[in-house]
Amino acid sequence: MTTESAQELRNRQAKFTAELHGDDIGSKSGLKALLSKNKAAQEEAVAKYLRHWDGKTDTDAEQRRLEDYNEGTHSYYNVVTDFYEYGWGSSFHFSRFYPGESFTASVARHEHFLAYKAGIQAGDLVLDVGCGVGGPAREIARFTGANIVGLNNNDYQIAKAKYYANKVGLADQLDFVKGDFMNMHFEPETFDKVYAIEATCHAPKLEGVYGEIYKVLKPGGVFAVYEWVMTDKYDETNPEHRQIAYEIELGDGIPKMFPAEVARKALTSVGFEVTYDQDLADNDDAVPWYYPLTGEWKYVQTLADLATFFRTSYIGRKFTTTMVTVMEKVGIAPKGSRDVTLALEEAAVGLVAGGKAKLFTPMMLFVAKKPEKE
Ligand SMILES: CC(C)=CCC[C@@H](C)[C@H]1CC[C@H]2C3=C(CC[C@]12C)[C@@]1(C)CC[C@H](O)C[C@@H]1CC3
Ligand SMILES: C[S@@+](CC[C@H](N)C(=O)[O-])C[C@H]1O[C@@H](n2cnc3c(N)ncnc32)[C@H](O)[C@@H]1O
Repeated sequence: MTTESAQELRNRQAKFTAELHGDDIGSKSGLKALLSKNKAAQEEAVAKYLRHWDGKTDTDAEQRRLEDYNEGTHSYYNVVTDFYEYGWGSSFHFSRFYPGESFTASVARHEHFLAYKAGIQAGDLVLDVGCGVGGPAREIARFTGANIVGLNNNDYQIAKAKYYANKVGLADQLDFVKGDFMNMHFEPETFDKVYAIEATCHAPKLEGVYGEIYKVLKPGGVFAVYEWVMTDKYDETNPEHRQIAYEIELGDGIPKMFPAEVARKALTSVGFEVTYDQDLADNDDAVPWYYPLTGEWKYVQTLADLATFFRTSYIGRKFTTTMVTVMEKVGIAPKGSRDVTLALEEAAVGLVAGGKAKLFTPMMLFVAKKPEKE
């Protein structure tokens, strides 16, 4: 059997993206984009994503998911990006909420805080690892005046990120490039700062992605990350705990959730000095980070958030699943769309359960420094 080279994989993924999403990427988003997909390609993308998710959590099943991390995540984001944009917006991450604070203000504040902790300055060259459709990069570019390169292995998201950057007049400050964060193509010591928001959890091994980040950072450079990890309360041998982690993995396209300790050790093992280490979810916030997925109206902070909250709540999600099921049955929505909403439902359930029990956090903040040269 011949193995595919990295270049062949890139070409195949790019070709598939063109087939699946067409050439008018950007102008359509959310459910409108979903309805304009190539139906056969969408069916294939969903099958590709779901092929490794058979309920098994034994070592062999995990190994298969870890080995297929690139295609697995690529397929996952091919099929969920429209739902994310429809339900959440263009920053694909969680955030803390202060009483009275709107959803969009909270998302932006979370991004500003990371930029502040990384010490990003005007004129810095910054890498955004796993940049999504560029929501955080646009906000951090405006907030700091830095130049940002977004790295992503999903062609559809890159095309969208470029489209949005042009639309808001930030094309001079932002660039978005295709690449696997486990094998970066940048020259060593290129970037002043690197950040990653809820993306490196897709890595099959954290030393791999952190090692690549270390390599492309300049000596004295800083890496700041919001990492998705299981907390110290998590016990892998407890079936209820493992079920929650499995729901998070399946619904969020993650080959394997790692404990916080594994992330901490991985950072130091590749050479970083960890200067800040804090689980931002481990506090007494009156409004929990997972509130939009709970369906508890008492947490909604502003009237402007009602539409978002409806879409993210249990009832809103059921409404979307029913609507998509009907559209799929009558042939308007591509086959497999319903399966995507069901996988996202598992994500929501697992994330809330993990968040409530404090077994999981999406905001383990590490700030790490690459030592100066001797
Ligand atoms: C996958 C990783 C590492 C991060 C993404 C975090 C969040 C932005 C997503 C996690 C679960 C997602 C769901 C939705 C939006 C984006 C997330 C919150 C929906 C609300 C989108 C609309 C669907 O109908 C229901 C989804 C539930 C899960
Ligand atoms: C949850 S999204 C977060 C996106 C962005 N950081 C944000 O907050 O909006 C995770 C991102 O990581 C990217 N990603 C996952 N695996 C990757 C890999 N191996 N190489 C590059 N990017 C990857 C996905 O395509 C997606 O854009």
